[in-house]
Amino acid sequence: MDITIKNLEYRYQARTPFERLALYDVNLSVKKGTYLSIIGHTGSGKSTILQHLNGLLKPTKGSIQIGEHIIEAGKKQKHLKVVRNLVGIVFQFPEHQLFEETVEKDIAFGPMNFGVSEEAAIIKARQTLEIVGLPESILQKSPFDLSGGQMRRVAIAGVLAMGPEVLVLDEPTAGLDPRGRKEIMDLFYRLQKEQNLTIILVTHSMEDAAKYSDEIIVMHKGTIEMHGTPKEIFSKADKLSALGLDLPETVKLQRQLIDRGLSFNEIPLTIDDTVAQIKALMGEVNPL
Ligand SMILES: Nc1ncnc2c1ncn2[C@@H]1O[C@H](COP(=O)(O)OP(=O)(O)OP(=O)(O)O)[C@@H](O)[C@H]1O
Repeated sequence: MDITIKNLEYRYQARTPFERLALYDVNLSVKKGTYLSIIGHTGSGKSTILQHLNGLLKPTKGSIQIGEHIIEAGKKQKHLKVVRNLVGIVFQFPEHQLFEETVEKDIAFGPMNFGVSEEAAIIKARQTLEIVGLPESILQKSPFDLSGGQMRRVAIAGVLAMGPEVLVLDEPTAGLDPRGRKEIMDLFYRLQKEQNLTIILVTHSMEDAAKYSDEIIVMHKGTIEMHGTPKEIFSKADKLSALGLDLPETVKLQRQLIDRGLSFNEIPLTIDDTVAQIKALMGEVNPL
């Protein structure tokens, strides 16, 4: 299921004195199974795009096509329910949306709301709990008795239980410690690879964008300013800097290797390998 955005424009509070143009001239195609990250300065329109992807916001101009379903400005939206089923959104701090008395009921709520039987929804709850790496023993616990990281996973399981084909993630690791962040990011990466899910991630972490994405778009003042692979995007340090963005630490280190004469294809991909190689080349100097 591909996604195509054509000439998308969005104005908050359109036709009021408070009207604000948040997106204009946004054109984007995302092939099924792609991991796309959206980066950009605060206020550049990242969250506004995300909210169009499952129909929370409707375009004031242009269209969004999810598979065969088109959401178009000025037209009655017939497909919203189907689209919301296909596109799961994990908001910042998704655990704030937990509300049921047990973990099992919370995860099963979404599928049941979409007409799945209680029995099938509970089976789904158990399966997704395992996918997010939590033990069955917590199913009958209150979500509010869990740790912050566990609550986050339960909330993510609730989105996965709907069986989405596209996962839209708005800073899904905000507020977690580095280990918790890596675990959650690795989980999404695994889901993309194993289930061929399309992932669309909004992040302020250049490191995550560089590490996980197949493609990156850079938003600036409401439109797409750059679109390419991580290598293409992060090789344009000057342009990124003009857009108020820094390079990921890994890339800064990799550039040191290139300055030492390595070709682009020879540089390692992970920060650990990069640091090791820099140390090997430069003796004991630790660039961190
Ligand atoms: N509810 C709203 N009403 C009016 N203007 C809004 C509203 N939400 C966002 N905006 C404006 O729309 C523009 C895009 O905001 P958006 O939240 O999409 O940016 P963002 O790139 O996600 O920012 P951040 O990184 O801070 O989350 C900004 O100028 C913002 O002030």
